[in-house]
Amino acid sequence: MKKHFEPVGCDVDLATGAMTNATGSYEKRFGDLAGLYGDEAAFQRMRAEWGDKVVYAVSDFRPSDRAGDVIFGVTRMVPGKVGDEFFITRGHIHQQTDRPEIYYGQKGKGLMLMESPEGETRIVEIEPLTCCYVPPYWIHRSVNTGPEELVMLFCYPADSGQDYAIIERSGGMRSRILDDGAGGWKVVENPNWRPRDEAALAAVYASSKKDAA
Ligand SMILES: O=P(O)(O)OC[C@H]1O[C@](O)(CO)[C@@H](O)[C@@H]1O
Ligand SMILES: [Fe+2]
Repeated sequence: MKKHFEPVGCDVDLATGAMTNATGSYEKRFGDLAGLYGDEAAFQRMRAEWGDKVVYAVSDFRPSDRAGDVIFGVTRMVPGKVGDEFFITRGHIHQQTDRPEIYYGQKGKGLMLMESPEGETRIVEIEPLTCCYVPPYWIHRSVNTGPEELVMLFCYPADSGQDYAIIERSGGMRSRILDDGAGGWKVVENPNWRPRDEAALAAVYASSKKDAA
């Protein structure tokens, strides 16, 4: 008889962002996120107090890395800002660039910042019960724009992988999300952003399956 994977139910603890039956987890601390924010001086000033504190934590369930399977999990982001810029995740495009993702807001307030390979920006605001679709090929980064923790479920094809270097090569994402001083957020252009050239775009759209990073 064919051996099947066992079905599983995972309970999310909204207070901690933990998920039962997770197969893995990791935390990103403030000190791990050097170079991500626009205001480097503010980042250095915060380092003494924030260096070891967790900015975001991820628990996930990975049954396999087979095409057709899925990985899902929970991201918990604490609230905060570096200068005027709200706390962010590193952000990535999927290693298999045509793989999509969905996020489902569970607690707090934030947004998904997305950038196409050609440099267009799109934003989807996320609050509890918002389901956000990140289509194939879009670079994506989560931003906590609220005063409390942002907790979101995510799900993506199991063979997607993550490529973080695409953002570094362009000097960051094109848009940054700043406090607008009136309880909301605003988008500002990152002056260090460099467009991807034709060769870089061709690499993003190359149809062959790329090796995992
Ligand atoms: O991988 P990053 O960009 O640090 O952000 C973490 C988030 O993205 C994911 O890698 C999913 O694509 C999750 O682990 C989590 O939602
Ligand atoms: Fe992703």
